[in-house]
Amino acid sequence: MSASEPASKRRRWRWLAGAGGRQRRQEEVILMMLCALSIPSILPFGIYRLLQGSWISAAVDMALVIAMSAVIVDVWRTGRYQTASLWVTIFYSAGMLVTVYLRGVSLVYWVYPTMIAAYFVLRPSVALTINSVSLAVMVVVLVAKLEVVNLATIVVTIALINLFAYIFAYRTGLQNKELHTAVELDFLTAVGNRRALDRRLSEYAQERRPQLESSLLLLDLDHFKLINDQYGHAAGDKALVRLAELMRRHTRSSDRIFRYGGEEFAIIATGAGLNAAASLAEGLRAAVAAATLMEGHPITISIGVAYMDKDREPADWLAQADKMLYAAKQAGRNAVRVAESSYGGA
Ligand SMILES: Nc1nc2c(ncn2[C@@H]2O[C@H](COP(=O)(O)OP(=O)(O)OP(=O)(O)O)[C@@H](O)[C@H]2O)c(=O)[nH]1
Repeated sequence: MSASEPASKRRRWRWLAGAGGRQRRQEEVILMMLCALSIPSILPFGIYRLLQGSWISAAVDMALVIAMSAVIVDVWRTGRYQTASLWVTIFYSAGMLVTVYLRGVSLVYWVYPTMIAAYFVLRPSVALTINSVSLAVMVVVLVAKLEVVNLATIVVTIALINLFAYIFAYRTGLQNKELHTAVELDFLTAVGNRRALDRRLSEYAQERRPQLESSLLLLDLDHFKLINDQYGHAAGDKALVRLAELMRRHTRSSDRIFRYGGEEFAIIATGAGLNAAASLAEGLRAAVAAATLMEGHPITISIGVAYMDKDREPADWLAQADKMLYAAKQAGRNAVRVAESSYGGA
């Protein structure tokens, strides 16, 4: 749920949030919903089998109900859904095969929803693998009980259901990926946008790998308004695109570039302490000053640099880098300022 949603709507869904108000992932909610829906679907049959005295079938049904309840509680509390998704699918498939083995072909209808459900909670290739193994086991279970033509009908329909579900899940996954990339891309310069920067910063804040220190650079074009006023907005756009290209050339592939605002960019210098980030910033400043981002008009940039200290919040890193950027502007522009110590500019 985004921060821009109305407060009343956020309040209504607050009960669904994870520990500490954490927003739940879609996969978590789908897994819990699947388990929750399966309980009322299986429980009446379990009770019926109990009343009939079919103890083994009743035990299988009840074991599924208890396992699904346990998964809901665990995922609700911990938010860990990946291993749970795999176990739910394996457990369900095993339960379905035992049921078909015990009660015969009339129970084969359970195979279809069970196999489809796997594609909701697992990667398509994993779901297809588990379902293929289940189908092979089921053929072994049924081969002596059915005429070949009936068995073939079951196998072909199950195979088709899997094929269609696989194609659908794979295509949806690709579309999601494309959407995700588009949503986080700045359409003018093709670097990450502000949303991508926010996500990367909060991911970094949560990573616990102290050997991977990083720094944040905030860059702003100097007197850009003059360029727009004098040469027009289209020429200003071209200068922004050229600046983004220059930044790509002067950074490592592990560094991340973002457009933070109109004529302001951010770079996450991965693996760079403050000294390395200061050198990078100075190199960039000098490269921009020497480059021709616009014919007939020299363009310069100012840069503020901050260390991404894990004891502080992403908002602090941004505020510190912004403060340094302001200091660089105050120092006359075409300059670099680094948090805690002044760094030479022009
Ligand atoms: N061409 C173009 N201009 C933009 C874009 N986004 C913001 N701007 C312009 O960038 C200019 C920013 O102006 P200011 O904030 O006054 O900053 P400045 O003129 O660069 O001055 P200093 O930052 O103080 O050096 C404004 O004229 C905006 O219209 C964009 O996508 N394309």
